[in-house]
Amino acid sequence: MGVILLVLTSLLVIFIFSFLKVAYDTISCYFLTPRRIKKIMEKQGVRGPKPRPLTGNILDVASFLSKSTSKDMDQITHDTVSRLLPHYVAWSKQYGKRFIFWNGVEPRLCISETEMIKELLTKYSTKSGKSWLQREGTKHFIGRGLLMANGSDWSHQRHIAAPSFMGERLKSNAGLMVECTKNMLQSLRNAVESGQTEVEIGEYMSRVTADIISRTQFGSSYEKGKQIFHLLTELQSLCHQATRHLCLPGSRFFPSNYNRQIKSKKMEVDRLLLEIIQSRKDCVEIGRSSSYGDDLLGMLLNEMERKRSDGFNINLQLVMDECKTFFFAGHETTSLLLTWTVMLLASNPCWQEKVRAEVSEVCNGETPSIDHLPKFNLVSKNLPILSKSVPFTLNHAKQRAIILLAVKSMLNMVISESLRLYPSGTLLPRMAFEDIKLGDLEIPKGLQIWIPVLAIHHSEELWGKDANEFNPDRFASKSFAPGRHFIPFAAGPRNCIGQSFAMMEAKIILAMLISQFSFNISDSYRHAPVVVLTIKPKYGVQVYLKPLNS
Ligand code: HEM
Repeated sequence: MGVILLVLTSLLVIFIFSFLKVAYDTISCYFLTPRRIKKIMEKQGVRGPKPRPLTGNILDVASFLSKSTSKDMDQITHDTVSRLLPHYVAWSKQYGKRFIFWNGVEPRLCISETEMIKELLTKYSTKSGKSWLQREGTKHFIGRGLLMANGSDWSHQRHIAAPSFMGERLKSNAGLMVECTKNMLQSLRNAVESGQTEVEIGEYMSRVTADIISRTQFGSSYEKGKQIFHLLTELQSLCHQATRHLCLPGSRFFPSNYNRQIKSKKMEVDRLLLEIIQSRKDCVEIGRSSSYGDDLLGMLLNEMERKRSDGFNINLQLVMDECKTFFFAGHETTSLLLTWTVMLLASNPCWQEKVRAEVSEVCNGETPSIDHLPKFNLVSKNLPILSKSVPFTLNHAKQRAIILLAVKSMLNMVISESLRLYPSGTLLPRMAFEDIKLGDLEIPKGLQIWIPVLAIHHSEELWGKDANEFNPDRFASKSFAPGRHFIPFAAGPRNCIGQSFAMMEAKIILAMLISQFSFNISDSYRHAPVVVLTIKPKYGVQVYLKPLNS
C-alpha cells in the first residue's frame, strides 16, 4: 500500500512539474519573449502596426492581400509589389525602411537596407535560420529536409547533397535535360499538329522540370513521380492554409479537417517515396547494380548505411524528407522561372527575336545541344566566342573585361531579368538564434527577420526609374550587386544549392524552345500574379505557338 502511494505521489509530482513546464513554455513563447523583443526594438526606434492578441497582424495582411489581388492587373505590367506585398508598401510608407509586424505571436522585422541584408546572409548565416513556425508549418510537407534544417544538421545535410549539384556531376545531367526537353517539344508539336494553336505553357514547363529532377536525381521518371508531385502540390497548399492557425496555442493537435487531410496526404507521399527507395535498394540486393548510384538518392542511401563518428546519422524519414524537399524545390521554382520568362518573351517579340538570333548564332543554325551550352555563358553580340579552343592572345586585363562582358549573353540577361521581376519567393525569412548586431541594430535572439526580395528587386532607388519594366539590357550595362540587390537565389552559405542546376536547365529548355517555336501572348492570357508560397500566374500563361520550320 505504501509503495503504491509512493508511486502515485511521484506520478502526481511529475505530472504537476510537466504541466507547469508546458504552461511556462507556452506563456514564455506566446507572451513573454514577444513582449521582450518588442520593447528592445521600440527602444531602437523600430515600430510597426499594432498587433491583435494571438493573431498579431495576420488578419491585416490577409485583408490587404485579398483587396490587392481581388482583380486581375489591367495590362501586362510588372509593378507587382503593391499587388503581392501591399502590407509592405503600406507599412514601409508609414514606419520607414525598418518596421516590425506580427505573424501571430512571432515578431517579424522587415529590413530593406541592402548592406544589412548582405551582412545577415553572409556573416550571420550560422547564427540565423528557419523559425519554429516555418518548420512546424512545413513539417508534413517537406519535413526536416535541407530547406528547413538548422545548425549542425543543416551543415551535415548540405555537405551530403552539395556534390550532386557541382562540377562534373552537374554537367553529367545535361544529356538528360536535353532528352527531357526533346520530349516536351514533341508534345508541343503534337498539340499544334492536332490543331491546337494556343497552349498553357506553364503545364509543359511544370512537366519537363518535374521529369528532369526525377530522372537526374532520383532515377525515376515523371510518369512514376507524377503522383508525388501532385500530392506535394496539394500538401503545399494545405500547409500554407494551416500555417495561419498555428498562432493559436495547441492548434496543431486539434483534429481539424486540415490536419486530417495533411496527415493522410503525407502518408500517401511517404508510401510512394518508399517504393522508389525500395526499388533502388532491391537493385543492389539482387545484384542488378553494384551501388546505390551517385545521384542524390544514391548519395542519401549510401549515407544512411554509414555510421558516422560525429553522431549525425541519416534515417529513413530524413531520406524521405530530403526527397520531398528536392522534388519540390528542384521543380516548381525552375518551372515558374521558365513560365514567367516565356510570358515576358511572348509579350516582348523584339527580345524574343534577339535571343533566337543569338541561339542560332551560337548553334550555327543547328538544334541546341549539350555542346553549345558553355557558349551561352561566353558569348555576347559582337564579341568573339570564348571557348577553350580559342587561345587567349590578349593581356590579362582585357581578357577579364571581355569575359565579364561576355558572361552577359542575351539568354542570361533575359533569365536574370525574369528572376528580378518574378523571383520565385517574394520574401526570404530568417530567425536570429542568438543576439546579433546588424548594422546599427541590436537584434535579440528569437526575432524573425524578413527580407522583402520582390520589393528590393523592384526598387527605383536601386534599379532606376525603369525598375518595373522588362529591360534585360540592365544586366549588360549596369553593375548590379548579386547578394545585395539581386537575390533570387538568396546569398551567402545558405544560398540555393540548386542554382547552377536551375540555370543550366533553364538555358537548355529556353534555347531549344526558342529555336523551334515562335510564340505570342494569347488574347486569353489574364495577367494576375498571385503568391502561394511562390509567385504564380493565377490562370497560367496562354501563348499562341508557331513551329518555325513549317
Ligand atoms: C529558378 C530556380 C530556383 C530559384 C529561384 C531558387 C531559389 C531559392 C532560394 C531563394 C533559396 C533560399 C530559401 C531560404 O533560405 O528560405 C533556395 C534554397 C534551396 N533551393 Fe533553390 N531555387 C531554384 C532552383 C532550385 C533547384 C533546381 C533545386 C534542386 C535541384 C533547389 C534546391 C534548393 C534547396 C535544397 C534549398 C535549401 C538550401 C539550404 O537551405 O541550404 N533550388 N532556393
